Amino acid sequence: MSAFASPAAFAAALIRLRAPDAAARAAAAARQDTLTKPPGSLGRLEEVAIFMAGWQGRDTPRLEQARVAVFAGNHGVAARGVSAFPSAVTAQMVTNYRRGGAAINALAEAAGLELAVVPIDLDRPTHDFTTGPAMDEADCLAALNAGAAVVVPGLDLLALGEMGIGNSTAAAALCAASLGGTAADWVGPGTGVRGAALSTKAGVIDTALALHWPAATAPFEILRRLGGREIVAIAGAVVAARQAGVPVLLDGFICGAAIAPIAAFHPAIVDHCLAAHCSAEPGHARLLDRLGLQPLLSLDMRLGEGSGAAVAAGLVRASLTAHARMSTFTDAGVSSR
Ligand SMILES: O=C(O)c1ccc[n+]([C@@H]2O[C@H](COP(=O)([O-])O)[C@@H](O)[C@H]2O)c1
Ligand SMILES: Cc1cc2nc[nH]c2cc1C
Repeated sequence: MSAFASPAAFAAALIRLRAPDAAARAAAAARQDTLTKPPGSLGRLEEVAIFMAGWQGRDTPRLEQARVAVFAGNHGVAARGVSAFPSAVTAQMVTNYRRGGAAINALAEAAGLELAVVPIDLDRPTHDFTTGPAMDEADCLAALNAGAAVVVPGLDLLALGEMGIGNSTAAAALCAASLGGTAADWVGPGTGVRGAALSTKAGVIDTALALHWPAATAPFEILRRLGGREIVAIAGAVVAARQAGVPVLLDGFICGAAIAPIAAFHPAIVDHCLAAHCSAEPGHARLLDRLGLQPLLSLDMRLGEGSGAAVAAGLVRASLTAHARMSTFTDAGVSSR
């Protein structure tokens, strides 16, 4: 059965957002203060452990079954010359993921994450959104449900990533339509677009905004008009993870842009999400600020494909290992004041 049977079902899911387990959060916070360190001295590593406890509903959260899902999609707008690479690279990189030769294969292995690669209709690019909606309702729903399908029972953490030539154009358009501003506020080089081509890219985004802005009245409609299948899948995965109480690690600019249409109407959607890193794409810092998310890392990464999320998963693992394994002041015989 599909997680989201209709746009109305998706909208209904957004108005009943689950809360974290307050008792597990409180127990984890209390334990942090008994561990052999000045209270608060592990900084955000302490917050991460408490966050994970709340969403897993466990005083001692774990990372036994952790997955990174990389969604891939192709974009009609790529024909407008908005990327430094041809659309064929999307499918070529999916083959690379399957053979194990991409950055995400290495980084997922290093972080102990299982990799799920989900290409969605790569031979059927979305419609060029400068001339009409990127997707029809059925395509958009199918992509939401492809995203929801990666939320399998028993997941301790879901890291999200994407691959799609042209998708930094879609991401910038989603940010502007959801959070305001023009192309200039959100556009950036993506895979390496500079100079006159970057001006062309901004023009494409502003054209799309002018065409679609009156319809930017609900998350589904914004995603359908300006998104792409891999982007919509990320939105579906984030909502399904919330329903299942699974904490999420968001990768870079495109991943964050996928939830901007939801956050514009339901800001609490970010509550079960950690921003893995702040990417070098210039709009990402602004987006994280608008979403109210503080990135765990800032490494000048701008690869996508879940790479930043995989690196940050290593930090989550460090946080949970310290939380579970450290001695208390009492057990270690260390004076606590
Ligand atoms: O994650 C990011 O912040 C990020 C920033 C710039 C580019 N990317 C990746 O590059 C692709 C999009 O760039 P472009 O130029 O084709 O729009 C897509 O496959 C993304 O995964 C990703
Ligand atoms: C080679 C390449 C790898 C990627 N991974 C995510 N986006 C990408 C874009 C390109 C161009």
